[in-house]
Amino acid sequence: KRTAPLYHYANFTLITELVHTNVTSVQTENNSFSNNSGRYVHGCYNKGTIGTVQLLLNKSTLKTLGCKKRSPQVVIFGARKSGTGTLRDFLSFHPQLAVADSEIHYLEYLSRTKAGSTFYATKFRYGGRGNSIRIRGGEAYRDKFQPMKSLKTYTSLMPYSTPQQLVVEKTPKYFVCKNCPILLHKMIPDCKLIAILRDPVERAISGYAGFLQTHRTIKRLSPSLGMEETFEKTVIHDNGLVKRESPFIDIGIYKAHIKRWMSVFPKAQILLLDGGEFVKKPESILRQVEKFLGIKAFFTSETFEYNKTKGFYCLKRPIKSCMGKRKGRKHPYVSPKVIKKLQQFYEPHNKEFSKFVNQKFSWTVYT
Ligand SMILES: Nc1ncnc2c1ncn2[C@@H]1O[C@H](COP(=O)(O)OS(=O)(=O)O)[C@@H](OP(=O)(O)O)[C@H]1O
Repeated sequence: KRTAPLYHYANFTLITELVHTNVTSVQTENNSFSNNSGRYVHGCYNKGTIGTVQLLLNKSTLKTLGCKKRSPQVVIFGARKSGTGTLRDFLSFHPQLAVADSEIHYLEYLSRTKAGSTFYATKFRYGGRGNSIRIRGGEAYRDKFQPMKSLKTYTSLMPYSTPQQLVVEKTPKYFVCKNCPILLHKMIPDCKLIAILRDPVERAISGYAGFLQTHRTIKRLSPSLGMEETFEKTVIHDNGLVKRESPFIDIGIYKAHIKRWMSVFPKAQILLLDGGEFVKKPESILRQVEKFLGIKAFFTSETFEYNKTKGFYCLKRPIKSCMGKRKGRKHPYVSPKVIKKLQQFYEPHNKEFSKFVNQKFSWTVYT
């Protein structure tokens, strides 16, 4: 028995060979098959624990299931460090969803090309809003963004899906990307959008912890992020003021970013989830997603079990699986004084945001 290499959508690793395995499958009502090897068939893939997925190995099954690449119908666009990875990975077990298993970043890439940027400039300049927006390239390139061509590339980065499935991708960097909403709207105007948002103070600390681990040594800390050897120095000026301009702080001023998405997409197409609630009760958040997407109820409290060692809920069904080491990292020590200062900084922003979207979050309720 030969197995195909793991398939990473965003790395463009192509499976050139479809080989046959002797999976003995039983079709279930959800168009999934199960076998007793701990893997099972989900849409066009043979799925195992979180993060391990292989394209179905039998060509005729792929054909019968109507597997092909389709453009995304759902984009999880942020916010970084709020539970986006866990949300994506849990959702990837829903039979009616085909979820890209790594971040795609295509819109963000597109927004940095002249053609993408210029479309944005064109739209806003000629739409009467734009003198405040200066984008390199300008009018000379205004016709170069070709939505159909870009959509084709975007689609090519998606996982295979069956006609019964919705295609989902998550790239949290889209949240802060200025051009992404308009570029996505031009390509897929009816796309549904999901953002999960966490207490911005915790989010900032988590972001710092993540970068600290990625860059390993203080010497290699990312200068473009203004990273210093402590979290405190990274987000607070010597004069005691919070560094509003620090990316760690800026992401958490949610209204500023959501406003941009809401100025392009109708509110009914955007679902905002509470990251604080997601940690405590994943099934209630996943049910909100199911309702929003109009798909069957699949997640129940039976789907998850609390893992004391991880300090998080893990998947119990259809397969036992926890998020990897990159989620739930140890945070650096941050003094209560600094936390208080950041909470005071965010309080008016959180209130304003909650009012703007007409929604309460666990972290926007103040006593
Ligand atoms: N069930 C479960 N298991 C593990 N981790 C969970 C879970 N639910 C939410 N979270 C929280 O997800 C946080 C990481 O957020 P993201 O996945 O958005 O990070 S990233 O932007 O993709 O790097 C991660 O943040 P840190 O704890 O700061 O690492 C977790 O708090």
